[in-house]
Amino acid sequence: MIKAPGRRGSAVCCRGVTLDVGSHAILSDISLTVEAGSFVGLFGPNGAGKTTFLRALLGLVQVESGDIMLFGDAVTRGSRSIGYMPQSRTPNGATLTGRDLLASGFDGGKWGVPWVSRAGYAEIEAVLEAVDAVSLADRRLGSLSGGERQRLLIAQALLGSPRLLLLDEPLASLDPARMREMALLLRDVARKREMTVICSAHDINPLMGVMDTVLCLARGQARIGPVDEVVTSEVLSALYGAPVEVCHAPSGRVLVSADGL
Ligand SMILES: Nc1ncnc2c1ncn2[C@@H]1O[C@H](COP(=O)(O)OP(=O)(O)OP(=O)(O)O)[C@@H](O)[C@H]1O
Repeated sequence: MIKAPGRRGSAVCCRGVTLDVGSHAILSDISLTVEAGSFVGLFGPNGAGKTTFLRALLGLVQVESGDIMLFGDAVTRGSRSIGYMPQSRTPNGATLTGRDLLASGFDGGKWGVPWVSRAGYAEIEAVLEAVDAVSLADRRLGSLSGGERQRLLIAQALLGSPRLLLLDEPLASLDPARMREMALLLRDVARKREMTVICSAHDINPLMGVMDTVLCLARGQARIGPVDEVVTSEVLSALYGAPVEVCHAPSGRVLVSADGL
């Protein structure tokens, strides 16, 4: 069930949205609402348009038709109310420390050099603490593991205290235990900061019990709803246009299996 577009209490409201990349539509006439304060898992096959959708929320991809509202306002580029962790995230300068990386998010002033006020330094400490990365912050990025670096990049996305946090595959390249650890960390940070989160992923399991809503994109269409409504054999088969089997283990884990996808 695609929720009827609403305007109140929504973090994201898409109405009849079509997104084109190149000459073809990636998403066609989608309408959905993400309630403020929810934690949304964003899924779909490779190339379904997850990154494109997130970039449209940032105003980086033009909407071909329809409209997108964020907290009741039209999308604008560079909105301070959105934090973003992109998918391609090899930070430039492996010799930079995490603290340098975070400081680089502040205005350059007239010399183009990051200038960080006392309040800015306090904010850097607060986001480092939020993701439990204070002890990593003075190490060079090149010396950190993928998971440690990801924590610092999430800290960077938290600068400015966004109301909406967009995370493009923050669990990628983590081992299963670290994936779960990261998912729980994101849930705690989101709750404490009262943020709405949209987090793309390929594996549903690390986000079970963390996300309250699933948004699945496939074949140009979108389906949004609670986990147990969307992650079913029937719904996913219809969305993917091929048989998809969803099995629930007693542990709560979900096995999604599909032939030829
Ligand atoms: N700049 C671009 N020029 C041309 N095609 C693009 C461009 N950006 C994305 N695409 C195409 O748009 C489609 C959607 O890409 P997108 O990255 O949004 O998918 P995705 O669901 O995030 O995929 P993945 O799970 O592999 O990261 C893909 O077919 C991709 O090749």
